[in-house]
Amino acid sequence: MADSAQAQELVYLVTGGCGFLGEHVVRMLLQREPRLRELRVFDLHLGPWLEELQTGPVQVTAIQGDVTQAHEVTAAVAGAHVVIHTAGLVDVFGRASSETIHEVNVQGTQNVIEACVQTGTQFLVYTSSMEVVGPNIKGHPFYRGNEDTPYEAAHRHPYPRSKALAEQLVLEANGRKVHGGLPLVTCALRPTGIYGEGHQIMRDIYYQGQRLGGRLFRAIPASVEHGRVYVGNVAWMHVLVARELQQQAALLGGQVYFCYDSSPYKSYEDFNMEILGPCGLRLVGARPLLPYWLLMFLALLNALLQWLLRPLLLYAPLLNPYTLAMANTTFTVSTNKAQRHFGYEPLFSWEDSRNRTIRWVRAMDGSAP
Ligand SMILES: NC(=O)C1=CN([C@@H]2O[C@H](COP(=O)(O)OP(=O)(O)OC[C@H]3O[C@@H](n4cnc5c(N)ncnc54)[C@H](O)[C@@H]3O)[C@@H](O)[C@H]2O)C=CC1
Ligand SMILES: CC(C)CCC[C@@H](C)[C@H]1CC[C@H]2[C@@H]3[C@H](O)CC4=CC(=O)CC[C@]4(C)[C@H]3CC[C@]12C
Repeated sequence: MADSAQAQELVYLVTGGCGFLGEHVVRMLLQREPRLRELRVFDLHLGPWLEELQTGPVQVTAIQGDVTQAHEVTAAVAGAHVVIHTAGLVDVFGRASSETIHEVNVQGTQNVIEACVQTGTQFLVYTSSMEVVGPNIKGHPFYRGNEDTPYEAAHRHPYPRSKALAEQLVLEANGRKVHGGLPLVTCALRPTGIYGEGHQIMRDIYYQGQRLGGRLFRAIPASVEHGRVYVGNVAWMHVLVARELQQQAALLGGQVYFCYDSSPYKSYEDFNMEILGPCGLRLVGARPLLPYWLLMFLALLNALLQWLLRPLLLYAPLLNPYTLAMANTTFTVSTNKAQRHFGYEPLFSWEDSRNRTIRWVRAMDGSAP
């Protein structure tokens, strides 16, 4: 909590600060970073909620900008002590082209790194993803692995490819001299599937269940584990690692950390039901109602329709060959690296995380589009 004895001297910049995760990082910094003097929130689309943050002791500066525009990034970074780079194009549904995904996620990250080097900003935290590791194109399971677990990371989809390239850039930049001669200190956090207040996919699935009369139909075997982590804990990990990067540069610099908490290991659908069940939805079927080959056929059909309809409209359903492979391949982490390196403990228990998310879902009841 804010300690009034500590001087407020630091300037932080959060890119993508108006996104799902970014907003939680911004709010967490304001609550839990006592040395903060100014918080810059950089995003392509600024949220109206930023207005209500202007009344506190920390100066909150909203910057509308694009990470693909190097000059905009450099102007935003100049004078910041720490950059938390969460901005990214999260698209596994074929909404954006692979070129655009690459430009935002890879070129955007390169721009952030160069801006740090040019302006003398020494600390950079990058929001990477579990997808940098897997699931890979061969569908190998990653069962409760950690940062050192051997795994063949091979990607074809533009999103994981872009995240992997960007993470590599960030880690390779660790130790580069920034303006003024000091070394750049970088690290990358790899969340698994994030859930919590503001999660768009959870919202979509909830509305879909409401439209289907309060039912969802099981598509994935219950035995396939999918890693999930609460957004508040992911945000807390960002705040903590950014602080400790300044204290323990030699240990943390150039490292990667999976984001974890006490959220249970379950299949993607069973996990969602932990939240959506108490909100009135029911998951029908102890086993998938459709055989896998039929689901894959439907996923391929969706991909074909997307391609055919592209000149007329954007058809981007949740089910496509990539998302099916994601949901149908075990990928879970079990690690304590963040605890060992920078004393991370989840701020929110599973019960708390679940209740907060349930409260958020219940609050949108009746507002289905
Ligand atoms: N949602 C998830 O389950 C996971 C997300 N991540 C990573 O976390 C980060 C945040 O993801 P979410 O909050 O879920 O996504 P989001 O889409 O809610 O937030 C991304 C933010 O970046 C901004 N942005 C996009 N393009 C930009 C550009 N060219 N210039 C400036 N800002 C731009 C968007 O306006 C948005 O506010 C991303 O880097 C993503 O790859 C990693 C693992 C899991
Ligand atoms: C209809 C299908 C049977 C079920 C579809 C579920 C999918 C939409 C989601 C299953 C796994 C999700 C991804 C996973 O949690 C990892 C991710 C990490 C990121 O960095 C970004 C988001 C995501 C790709 C996430 C997206 C939705 C799923 C594919």
